Amino acid sequence: MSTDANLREQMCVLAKSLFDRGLTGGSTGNISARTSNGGLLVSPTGSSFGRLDPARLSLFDPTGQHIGGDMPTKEMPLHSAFYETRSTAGAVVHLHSAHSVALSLLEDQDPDDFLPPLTPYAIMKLGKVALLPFFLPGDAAMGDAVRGLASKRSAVMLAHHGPVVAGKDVEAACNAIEELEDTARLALLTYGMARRQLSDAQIKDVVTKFDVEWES
Ligand SMILES: O=C(CO)COP(=O)(O)O
Ligand SMILES: [Zn+2]
Repeated sequence: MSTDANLREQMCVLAKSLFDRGLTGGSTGNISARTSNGGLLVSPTGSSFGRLDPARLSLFDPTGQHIGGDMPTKEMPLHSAFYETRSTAGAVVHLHSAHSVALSLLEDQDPDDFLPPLTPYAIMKLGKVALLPFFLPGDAAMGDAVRGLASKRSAVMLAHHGPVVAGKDVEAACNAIEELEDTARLALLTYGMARRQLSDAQIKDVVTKFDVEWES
C-alpha cells in the first residue's frame, strides 16, 4: 500500500470528474497536492485527466527530490511557486477550460481583476483573479510571475492558455477552479449586454462576511 493512498485516489477521481464534464481535454491540465509528510504528488506529464493512475503519480519528497512515479508535469515551476509563496496551499489545479480561455482573449482585460463581479461565490472562492500574459507552456517564468504578484493571489489566469488555482486541499482547489470557469462562462453569456454586476457595497458585504482577501 502506497503512502497517501486516499489522496492519490481523490486526485484521480476529481481530475476524471473535471475531464468528464469537458473542463479540460486530451492530455491537458495538471494537478498537485501536498502529502502528509510535506512532499508533493503531481500528475505526470502527458497524462490525461480522464485516465490518471493513482500508482503512477509523480512523488516528490519534502526537499523537492523526485522519488517515485512517472515524470511530473512540465508546469512544476508554476505549481511550486504557489506552494512556496502561499503557505495555506495544499493543492494546485490547472485546466484548459474553454470559457476562461475565451474570456482571456478579449481586449481591454484588467490584469489585476480578470473576472467581473457577477456572483458571490466567485468572490468567496477565488478572491481577485490576476490575468498573466502569454507564456510558452512549461516556461519557468510563469512561476516567477506568480511569485511576483503584489498580493498572495490564489487564482491566476494564463492568457491564451488556462486558469491555475490553489486551495487548502484538492477538493477546495477543484471547487474554486470550477467557479472560475462558471464565472467566465457567465461573463461571456452576458458580454456586451446591459449587464448588472454586484455593486461595490455588495462586494464589500461578501468580502467582510466571508473573510475574503480582497485588496483594492
Ligand atoms: O496543461 C499542460 C501544460 O500547460 C499539460 O502539460 P503536462 O502534460 O506536462 O502536464
Ligand atoms: Zn496548460
